[in-house]
Parts: sequence; C-alpha cells; structure tokens
Amino acid sequence: MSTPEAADGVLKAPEHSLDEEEYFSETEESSLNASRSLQEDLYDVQNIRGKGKGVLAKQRISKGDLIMLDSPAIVSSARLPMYVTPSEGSELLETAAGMLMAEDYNTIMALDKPTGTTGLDAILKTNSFSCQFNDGGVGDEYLCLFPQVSRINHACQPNANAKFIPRTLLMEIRALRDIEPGQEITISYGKVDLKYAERQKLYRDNWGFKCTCNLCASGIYKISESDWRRERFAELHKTLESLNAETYDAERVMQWENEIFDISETEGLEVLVTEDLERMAYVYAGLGRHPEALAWGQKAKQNLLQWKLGPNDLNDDYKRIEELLLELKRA
Ligand SMILES: C[S@@+](CC[C@H](N)C(=O)[O-])C[C@H]1O[C@@H](n2cnc3c(N)ncnc32)[C@H](O)[C@@H]1O
Repeated sequence: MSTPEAADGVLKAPEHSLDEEEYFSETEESSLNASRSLQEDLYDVQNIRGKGKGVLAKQRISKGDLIMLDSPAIVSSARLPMYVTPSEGSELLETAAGMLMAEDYNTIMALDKPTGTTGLDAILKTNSFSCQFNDGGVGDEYLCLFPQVSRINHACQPNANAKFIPRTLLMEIRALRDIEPGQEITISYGKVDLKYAERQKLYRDNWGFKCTCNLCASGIYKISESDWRRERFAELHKTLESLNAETYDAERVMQWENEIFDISETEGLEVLVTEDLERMAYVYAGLGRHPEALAWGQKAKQNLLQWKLGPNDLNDDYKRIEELLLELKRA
C-alpha cells in the first residue's frame, strides 16, 4: 500500500484552511492519546458490505480536518526477503509482534487477511504501507503496519488522504473533502490518477481484491466519464509541461489550470496539483498581478503542507515555493 477549486482568478478559500503555524502546532501536539480520543468522537469501525470492516464517520468532518494519527506497531525492511528465508522472516515477525503490549498484539492479529491464510505475513501483506524514511534511495523502503489506519478501505475517489511523516513515523489521515455522519472514510491505496482498468489490475495483482468502491461499482457511464477526466488531467499536464516561450499564452494556461482544478476536485486528485497552483502564481506574477500571484503561491504551499509534507520535512519544493513567496512579497 503506498500511501496518497477552480475559480475565475483566485481559488476559493477552503472551508477549513490551516496556516503553517496552526498546522505545525496541531500536528506537533497531537499525541497518540489525542488520536485515540479523536477516534471515539469521529469514527467507528463497522462491517461494510463486500469489504469486511471499514471506518465510518460518526459526526461531520470538514475538509482539511485531522481524522487519525497512527504509529506503526510493526516496521519491517522491504528487503527482508533478500536476506532471510520465508520461514526465518515469519519467525522474526512473530518475535517482533510478541514484544508488543497484549492489547496491540490482539489488535494487529485481528486485522484483515485473505481467507484461508494465517500468520503475520498475510496480515502485513494485506495491511502494511510502503514507507520511506529518508531520501528514498536504495534500501530506504519499509513495510509499516498501522493498526487503526489498517481498517480504512480504499476508494478510487477517496474522501481522505494518507500522509506518512518520516520524522515521527506517524501516518496522518486528513479529510480531502467534507464527510457526513454515516459516510465511509476512504483513502487511496495506490497511485490516485489511474484509470478504471489500470486500478482494477493494480488492486487485483497486488492486494488480491476486486475494488468495489462507489466509483468502480457505479456503472459504465460514470466510470467512463471519470476515465475521460483522468485522461484529460494527464493530457493537460503534458501540454503545460511542454510549453516554451513561443507557445506560452497566459490566458490559455489559466483556462487549462482551472480545468485541472475542477477535475482534481471531482476525482479526489488534490494531492497532484501543487505544481499547478505554483504555475498559477508565476502566470499572475508575469502579468504583474502580484496580490493574486501571492494568493496562488500560498495555496501551493498550503497544498504541500496539508497533503504531502510532515512538519519540518521541508523539501526542495517547499523551499522553492517559499523563495517565490518572498520574492512576491518584496515586489
Ligand atoms: C487494509 S484492509 C482494509 C480494512 C478491511 N476491510 C478490514 O476488514 O479490516 C484491505 C482489505 O480491505 C478490503 N478492501 C479495501 N478496499 C476495498 C475496496 N475498495 N473494494 C473491495 N474491498 C476492499 C480488501 O479485502 C483489502 O484486502
């Protein structure tokens, strides 16, 4: 499992927007105990037809709200099978799990696994996230088992986002859109922008299930509309990335970007539009419209912090956007 508004001019402010300070303090202060009390108020684990268990909202959750903060009960190098035999690997996992507190051990042993399988291997394969702790170089891939997050089912138009924070090893689940009481909370297990056939193949081959999320179960017309939008999303990005001084036209870029923002909202692809928000900042800056450029730059930074980066994981994208914001403030 790996984890994953257009407007005429300036984006609408999201209903719940986090500024950097609020974001950092909210996340820094959140302990796992806080997460457990969040759990009691916000969601329940219940049986979902055709999907085993799943997580349902108990109250209205607003876009941007923190839903879960979970720490891994088990962390295993993804390269373990290169160094030990399958039975040695299973033994190591059982030994590690045996060191957990009884409550945590029972929680992970009760997690979902394919019928007819036993043991931690199957539980890890069904439920773990593939996580990188450093720069994603050779050997930097780990399988992490998050006991609470493991109950969240996949959807191809998810209403929540899973973000792994390497510095703390926490997995953060945040609402991608408003979620009503009784609605299932869902995340994407794989690449979020795949089309129907690619997604079905991915989930069948890697996790052994046929995806029956709302989109995949919705029938041929809705599925092909969604596929068309996803294809258009990719096509627009290709066009935008291939622009040069001769082919650049600010008006057209703005139209295309607004189309991208519309599609990202419908399809749940908000995590993929940071560069588009940044591009809009450059377009407005190029037109000498600095207040609008600044607003788009701030949206880009917020998008990065909300959906991709952990507090203090300030990567090159973040630094580049910060520099742009500084320049725009000076202009
Ligand atoms: C990480 S677990 C999710 C929680 C699980 N349903 C449970 O009962 O604990 C992943 C498993 O849930 C089921 N599942 C998750 N998303 C699904 C979906 N969109 N369609 C069908 N089954 C799904 C599959 O059996 C998958 O292997």
